[in-house]
Amino acid sequence: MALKDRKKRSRWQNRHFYQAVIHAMAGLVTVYQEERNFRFHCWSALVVLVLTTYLRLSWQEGLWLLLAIFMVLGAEILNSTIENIVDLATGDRYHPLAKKAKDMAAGLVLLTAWLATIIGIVILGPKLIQIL
Ligand SMILES: Nc1ncnc2c1ncn2[C@@H]1O[C@H](COP(=O)(O)OP(=O)(O)OP(=O)(O)O)[C@@H](O)[C@H]1O
Repeated sequence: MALKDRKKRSRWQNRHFYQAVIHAMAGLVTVYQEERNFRFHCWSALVVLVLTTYLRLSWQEGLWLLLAIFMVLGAEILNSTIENIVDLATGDRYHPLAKKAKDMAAGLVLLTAWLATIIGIVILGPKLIQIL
């Protein structure tokens, strides 16, 4: 038996798979409600998906766009998670390590956003130019 399985679980921890799924869904709802940037990326993703159906992309092109969308949303969730943990640890105090951690997490979002922009331009750019 793995060490993790033998560990006594706290009252509030997941006991069943369906509880883990419900908590994960609650996490998505929370990040959507609390993070303005996450909401912005969700609505941008919707616009891209609508464009995708309108432009009749191949499934490979659609898959690349989907990958880019989920990559940015995932990075945004990780960024928010790190922000919450840092705030939990520092409260209202300024700390140079808190700054480093938050800035680096924000840097991750920036990197994924840049890559998503490149993927978007390469896939959607030529088709939009054709239409215009
Ligand atoms: N406790 C702290 N100590 C030092 N610097 C901090 C601290 N909290 C925040 N900062 C600095 O302020 C910046 C913004 O932090 P904040 O918590 O407001 O993130 P945010 O604006 O909510 O991020 P996002 O726009 O991604 O949601 C951080 O990137 C960091 O440079």
